[in-house]
Amino acid sequence: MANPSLLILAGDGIGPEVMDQVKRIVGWFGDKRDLTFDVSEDLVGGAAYDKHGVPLADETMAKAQEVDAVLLGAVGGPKYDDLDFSLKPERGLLRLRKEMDLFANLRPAQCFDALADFSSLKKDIVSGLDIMIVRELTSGVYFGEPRGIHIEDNMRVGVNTQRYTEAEIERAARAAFDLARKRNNKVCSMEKANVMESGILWRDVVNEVHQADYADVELSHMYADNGAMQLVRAPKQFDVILTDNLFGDILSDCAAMLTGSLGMLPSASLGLPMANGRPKAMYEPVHGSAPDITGQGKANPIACILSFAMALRYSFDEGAEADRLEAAIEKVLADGARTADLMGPEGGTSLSTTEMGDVILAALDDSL
Ligand SMILES: NC(=O)C1=CN([C@@H]2O[C@H](COP(=O)(O)OP(=O)(O)OC[C@H]3O[C@@H](n4cnc5c(N)ncnc54)[C@H](O)[C@@H]3O)[C@@H](O)[C@H]2O)C=CC1
Ligand SMILES: CC(C)CC(=O)C(=O)O
Ligand SMILES: [Mg+2]
Repeated sequence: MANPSLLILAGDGIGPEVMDQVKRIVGWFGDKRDLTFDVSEDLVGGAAYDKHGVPLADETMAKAQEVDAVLLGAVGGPKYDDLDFSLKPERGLLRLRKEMDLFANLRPAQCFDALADFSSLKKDIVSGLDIMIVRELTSGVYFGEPRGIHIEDNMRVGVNTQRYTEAEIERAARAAFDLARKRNNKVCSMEKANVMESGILWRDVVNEVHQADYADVELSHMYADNGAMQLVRAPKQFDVILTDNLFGDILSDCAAMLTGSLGMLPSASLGLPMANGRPKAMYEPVHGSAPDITGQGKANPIACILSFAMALRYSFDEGAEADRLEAAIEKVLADGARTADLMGPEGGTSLSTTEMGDVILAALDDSL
């Protein structure tokens, strides 16, 4: 049988720095676990713009549609701030999500024991935290029409449209309920039904799907602003949080700080099953290209490495190998390995991006 295929799109800023460590880990699974991937690489974001004049070339898009999974680093940076909107690096990423129809974005926020002291919240509020945000990823205000900046009465007006169809809400809701059944069986759906019609529809459809097919799952609803507050006040009340594209983007960055750093949060973006039964899939850290630390060897590669662990679990049915990789990360953190973002105010010696890769590979060796 052919090896499973991966397309690596490292992108911009710290994207290539953290992805270098993922490549070493992908290689380790080939060498030591007989789990060999056919890996190809291409450009996305500013890197693609620099070479092709667009943030994602059509040939790259076509490759992404063909592989078993895409691993993406990050896109964007100040160099591209003044580009026309359609050429901005972020448009390349949005095109991948839209054209691969990756509607379910899974963003787990887990607090590793070793980092509980490091969170900006009190230890007892975050220790043992394990929540999953399911963010709708292909619709909502990031994609809705009309959009743009135009002139009205001699004044510039910026327009974006929040738009959801029933079908879009339903499939995201099903993804959340299915995941909840494998976890603690609770879903909290977040919108703003108090002020947005799309929020009223969201709540209605989630209730309908629940009553029809998932009555065994505990369902609650929360306005997203209260949800943000509750995430910081008492995050362990949640199991699965289901929410739209914009609220999910914001709430997941917020959840990142519960785990200690944005450099810790992975994600999986999943679509419909392909002919081989695997879902269309892209795996990427939640963080961006971090221009403030690019080129300094300071980036934490763990979010990107944990995203590959999600690929092992969700695309390749290698749950035990995903567990092995996550356990290796847990072990190095317990042993005190820290990149700069994980250093407390008391300071200490931090590891570089590559050194963090080294200790994770050593822990993987120890796991054999
Ligand atoms: N998925 C993606 O590719 C995303 C891209 N972006 C883009 O990234 C660029 C920078 O955006 P920002 O708002 O600054 O968000 P960011 O996530 O790049 O950085 C926010 C802060 O977190 C820190 N940080 C992020 N990842 C880290 C890591 N792995 N290790 C250590 N520290 C880390 C950064 O140094 C910075 O202080 C923008 O062009 C933005 O559009 C932003 C979010 C997601
Ligand atoms: C297109 C991305 C830059 C938006 C974002 O912040 C994210 O998806 O996390
Ligand atoms: Mg974001």
